[in-house]
Amino acid sequence: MRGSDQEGMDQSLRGREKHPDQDGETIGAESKQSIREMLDEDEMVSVFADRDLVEPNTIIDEERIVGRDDQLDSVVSYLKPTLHGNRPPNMLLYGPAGTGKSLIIGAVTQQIIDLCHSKGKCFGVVSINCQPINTLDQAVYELIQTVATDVDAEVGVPETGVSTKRKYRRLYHLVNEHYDSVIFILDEIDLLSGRRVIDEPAYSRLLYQLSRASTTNAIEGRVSVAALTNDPKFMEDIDGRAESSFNPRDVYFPDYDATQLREILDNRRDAFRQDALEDDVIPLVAAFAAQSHGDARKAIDLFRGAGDLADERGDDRVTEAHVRKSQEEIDKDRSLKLVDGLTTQKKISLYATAAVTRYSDPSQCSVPSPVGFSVYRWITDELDADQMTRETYVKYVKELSTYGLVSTARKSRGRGGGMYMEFTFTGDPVAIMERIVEDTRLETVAEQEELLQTIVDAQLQEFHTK
Ligand SMILES: Nc1ncnc2c1ncn2[C@@H]1O[C@H](COP(=O)(O)OP(=O)(O)OP(=O)(O)O)[C@@H](O)[C@H]1O
Repeated sequence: MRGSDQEGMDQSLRGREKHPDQDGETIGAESKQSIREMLDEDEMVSVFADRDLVEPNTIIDEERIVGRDDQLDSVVSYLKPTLHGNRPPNMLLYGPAGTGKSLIIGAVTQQIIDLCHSKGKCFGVVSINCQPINTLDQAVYELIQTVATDVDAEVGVPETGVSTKRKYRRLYHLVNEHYDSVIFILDEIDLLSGRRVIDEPAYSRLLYQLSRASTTNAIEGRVSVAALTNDPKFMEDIDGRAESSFNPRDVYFPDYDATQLREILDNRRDAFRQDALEDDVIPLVAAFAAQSHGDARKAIDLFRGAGDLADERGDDRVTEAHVRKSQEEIDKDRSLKLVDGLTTQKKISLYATAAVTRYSDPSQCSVPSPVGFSVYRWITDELDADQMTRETYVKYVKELSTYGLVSTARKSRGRGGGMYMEFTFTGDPVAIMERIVEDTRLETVAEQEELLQTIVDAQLQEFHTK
């Protein structure tokens, strides 16, 4: 896109003007640029001074944290006992995506690591993201790997072929050898549901085992568990035993409003060169992000995206136009790009859910999970593909909510009717279906549009008359 508009073109041309080389010899405008010159030129035109500051995974300094005083106070007070040799309580950090859960727990535990270190004690922070993990066994193995990497030890057990019990033993052994106290941080805990419907969910069993590890002396030092989730009703699905041993202190992370998002961005304006940001850029980015659920990650992504666009076009300053264009591209591309990277099973689950939205009455665009699952089953039959359980189907679609493709809500069917999930598309379900069809066997299903419509109608009717 470089040089695509007049200003960009002027900028590119400026970089190609006559200039002396290292020996003072003049290189003509028509001579070919060296790689070094091209690289230098790029550096010259960037609007960024420190682009890392607007990368989502950069660990920021404490002074850049905005609007999370209450949560910081709570997490500090809960974890403080660690410094005095006492066991801190377990915690449940919950709230929508991008509201600072990982940031706050990460910032506090980092300080505790440092303070413990200065007293000659070792505080272990063992943090995993449960989203890509399917089973309890894999989760325990992931915890072992995380500890082993942190303390530079051998993993010491094979990934498969040994019991989960043996893995727990290895985990406890490593923790006992290397840490005086430890916190397990389990991000996106609700996505660790396990494979089989009949079992207690994997997250429930993991929380039970880890939170009990110090009372049973499996771990000698002090242990606490922090579970992070977007699901406010997460504790409702936990087995009674796990609930009483986990028994967490809750810390709630609400959405940010536009003013808070503005402050978050303002605190990172030094990611850009001085004067590279036009005045209306930060308020506009904050306003866009506030519209999409007050997610700070989205605000930071858009901020960076606008800067990248200015760079691509060779513009000196980031303007409102860059923000708008960038937001447009994010909206259009994000969901579709994500779809490409999904496994076939996830694509089928998503396709089935999107089909329900597409073929149902526009005034009732949310998809009850039993209906989505019935359509999923019909599609897998048509394709002669493997069929997952309803829990796995729900897990897959819930996972897509963490990418913002769908939003989820837990619903009740009234007295004695049980609970189900309801999915609502945030983007265009038709575009998603078309993208999936581009590269999978689902083409044969897509060709049977009328039949699919009939299946959706029948399933919705059955669901609503039950
Ligand atoms: N209060 C804040 N001040 C400054 N930056 C913030 C704040 N909250 C979040 N961020 C930034 O937003 C991004 C997302 O934050 P974080 O990962 O902590 O969210 P989360 O609540 O854990 O999200 P998820 O539920 O999706 O895992 C990070 O880059 C983080 O630095």
